[in-house]
Amino acid sequence: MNRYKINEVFQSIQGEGALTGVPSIFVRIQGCPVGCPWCDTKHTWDINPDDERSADDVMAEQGESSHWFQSSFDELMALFAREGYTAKNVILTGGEPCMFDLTELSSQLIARGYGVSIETSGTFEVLTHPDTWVTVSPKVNMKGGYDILDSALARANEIKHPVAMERHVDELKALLTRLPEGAAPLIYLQPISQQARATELAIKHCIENNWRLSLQTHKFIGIE
Ligand SMILES: C[S@@+](CC[C@H](N)C(=O)[O-])C[C@H]1O[C@@H](n2cnc3c(N)ncnc32)[C@H](O)[C@@H]1O
Ligand SMILES: Nc1nc2[nH]cc(C(=O)O)c2c(=O)[nH]1
Ligand code: SF4
Ligand SMILES: [Mg+2]
Repeated sequence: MNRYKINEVFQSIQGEGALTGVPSIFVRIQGCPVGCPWCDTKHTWDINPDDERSADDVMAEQGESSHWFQSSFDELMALFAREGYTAKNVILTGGEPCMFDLTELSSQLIARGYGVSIETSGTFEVLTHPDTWVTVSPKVNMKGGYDILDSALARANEIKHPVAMERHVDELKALLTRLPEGAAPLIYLQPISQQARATELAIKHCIENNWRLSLQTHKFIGIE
């Protein structure tokens, strides 16, 4: 039986990308080795054994913390029930959720009637149920190398590229030339940390390239 290391579980509204507005239960997996300098979840990077807590302790915490708890699927379902969650979509994020094989977890969620989405950096192979909505937010200094990123991009339903500089747009264009024939993911630019200049840049390149704009809408309205 798989157990998952989880940083936080909460119910909110998907704030980003193609599924913006969809009520969702977020399951934030602990651990990410990628190290994006502007990452807004740096507290999920390390899996420190000293930071393990009970699920109840983690659920009682307010704000960001590097504490995590272990959970089986059944324990996670019991937690959803205890919390009274009503959303029918589950977003597996992190940290980097694809450090782990998510086939079993996603399949079990789908069997319970949930829609499942994954937020991933494309630095690990995406192992998940075929009906999962996969958002790849490519990280170009990837540790996995191009083979892994190419397979993640080929699986992506949407590519959501974080941008703050022209260079980031050039990197995306180079990546898109690598997509296999027939792959047609939705393409989004997401301004890094809501900076005004990054947003202007994203708008300009979305219009020029017929890409879509993804804003972190939850941050504008002050929800999780
Ligand atoms: C926190 S990451 C976790 C999932 C996975 N590690 C990834 O990078 O896709 C979730 C999403 O937030 C984006 N993100 C993280 N920090 C951001 C920031 N400061 N500004 C804009 N987007 C950010 C990532 O690019 C990704 O699309
Ligand atoms: N509301 C909301 N939407 C999100 N979409 C992706 C998120 C993430 O951190 O992966 C996120 C998040 O943290 N909150
Ligand atoms: S890959 Fe995702 S979680 Fe990891 S550092 Fe980058 S944005 Fe943060
Ligand atoms: Mg977030």
